[in-house]
Formats: sequence, structure tokens, C-alpha cells
Amino acid sequence: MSLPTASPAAPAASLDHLAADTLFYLGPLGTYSHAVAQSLNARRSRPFALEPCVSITACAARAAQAGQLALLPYENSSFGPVGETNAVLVRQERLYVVAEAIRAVRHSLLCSPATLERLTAGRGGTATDAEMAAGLSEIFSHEQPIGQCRGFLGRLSARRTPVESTGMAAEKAAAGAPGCAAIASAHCAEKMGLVVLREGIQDRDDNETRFLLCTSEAPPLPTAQRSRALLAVQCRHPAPGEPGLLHVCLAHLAASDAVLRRISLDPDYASVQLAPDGGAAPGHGEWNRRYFIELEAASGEALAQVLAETQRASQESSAAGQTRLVGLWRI
Ligand SMILES: O=C(O)C(=O)C[C@]1(C(=O)O)C=C[C@@H](O)C=C1
Repeated sequence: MSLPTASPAAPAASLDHLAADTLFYLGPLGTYSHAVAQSLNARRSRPFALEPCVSITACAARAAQAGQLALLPYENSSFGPVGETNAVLVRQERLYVVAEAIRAVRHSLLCSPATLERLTAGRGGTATDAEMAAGLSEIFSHEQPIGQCRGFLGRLSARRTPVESTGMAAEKAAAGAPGCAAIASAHCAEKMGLVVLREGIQDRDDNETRFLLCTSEAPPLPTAQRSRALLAVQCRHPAPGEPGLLHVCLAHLAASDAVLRRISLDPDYASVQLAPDGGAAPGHGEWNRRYFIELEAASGEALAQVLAETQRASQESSAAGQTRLVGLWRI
């Protein structure tokens, strides 16, 4: 069976309905998150004040503390979920997704002029593949770009060192000993006085990352526009013959008009807290689990209704666990 081709992207929805005036993003200046934060301001008539943070966790914490917005990288088309954002969505009980943005991501390998000089033994011009393989000792980046450039990195013997962001990686390459490089955007090279050794080093040309905009304040009310939602379902490993809470929710959703877009599993089973009688017997691998279900429907109002009914059905069922609405946003 052939899959349908994707329809052209609709223009991104306005963000004027969001009351916040400050947006915290993963800095420093020059990260992909920074570029997305700037592009979100094109969807506002009154731009957000943009505030860089040192980590994804710090973005969420500062936004929650100030009652403002956090921009969090969520998933990549070739390397999957961003672990730290998922952990933040799990830990912060009051964090709601209110918008999303998608960005094409093209990586470059950057180094200091001194490192380039050393790689080429002062010859000038750029380094060959053999010179990079022989002369680069350490490559810094966020864990996502390291995963998105596996093919390219496999041809080098340099140590791969994950850091908080591509911007921080570029700073380390600028300050580090000759032999250090960073995976970041070519734009970052200009900002930090670095040179571009190679451009377009990601494994796939269609590489994209999806970002979520989150708030700790009450989320905006659902609208008549096309919308998406995220529902967290934490449940006990079902006993034989029991449907389990995930099954109850999915059965309810299957009978609705909502489209199931994505379902993911939080890898931290140990942190799933259920009511006292909801624990699985230790030693049997029957761990409690937390799932995230992403849905889409023609209107936010219809989606809110489906979600409320699903949550009601889950409470009325005998299956152990609970659900939490993590976000409802128009697209
Ligand atoms: O380090 C950055 O520049 C970021 O904005 C983070 C991040 C990510 O976490 O996925 C964002 C987009 C790209 O996928 C690479 C890195």
C-alpha cells in the first residue's frame, strides 16, 4: 500500500491569544531554539521578550516561576524524542502545551581558526576528510545533533561530548584546545568567530525538529480552529484479564472523531506514582508506565469534549491509574 503524500503546510497560527510577554528558550544566542523563538515573534503583533536559559529544564523552571512561556525542543524526525523535554513534561505537574513550531535543521561542523590552521598545517583553505579524521580530538554538541549526524561522525575518530546546547558547544570549540570542534548551525559560526569545516552534515536532508511552547498558567480556552492535544496516561501493568487504563482510553478514543497522531512511552517507569493499591508486584517486571497520547481534531472544542469524556471513562473504569491533560493548542 502506498502512503499518501503530505499536503502543503498551512500558514502557522497567530500567537496573539497568548497573554505572556516573555519567552524563555535554550540559549545562548545562536541555538536552533533561539532561531525558532525569533520566528515565533513573526506570529505576534507584540513580540515576546526573549530570555536565554542554560538548559531545557531551566527554561521550564524559569517560565513556571515567572508565569511565562518556555520553548522546548520536543522531537526530531531522524533521532526521535528529546529526552530532557519529556522528563520536564512528566515532572512539572503544571505545564501545558499551548502552541507548536517545526523547523528544518541543517548542521555544520565548526572549529576555531587556530584548529583549522593546525588541521591543514597552515596550507590554507578547508581541511580534507583525512585531515579532520587525523586532527580532530573532541566534538561537542547537544545529544540530539550528535544523534542526527551519526553517519558523518562515524567517519571520524574524535570523542563525542554532549553538552546542554549547540550554542554552548560552539563556545567550547571557540575556547577549547586546537583539535576541538562543535556541531551547530552555520549561523552560530558567525556569532562566535568560528569557521565552517563542513556544512549539511546531518544524516538526512529532510531533518526537522518540532518545538512546543509551554506555560504554567491556565491554558487558553479551546477554539473552533483545528487543534492538537496531549494526554498523559499513567497506569498499572494490567493483570491477566484486565483491560488496563491505556486500553480503556484508546478504546474510547477509537470511537471518537479525533485522529491518533502519536503515542509515546516515558522511559522512567520508576517515577510513575499510582494510588496505594495500584502498585505492581516487585520482581516481576510488571512496572507501572506513563504514556503520552497526541490527538488532532477539526476543532479545539470538539477535541476538549472527547478528552473530557475519555477522562471520565477512565475514572469510571476499574483500571488503576490516572490521566492528565498536558496541552490543547490550535495549529
Ligand atoms: O542545541 C540547540 O541548538 C537546540 O536548540 C536544541 C536542539 C534539540 O534539543 O533538539 C534543537 C534542535 C535540533 O534538533 C538540535 C538541538
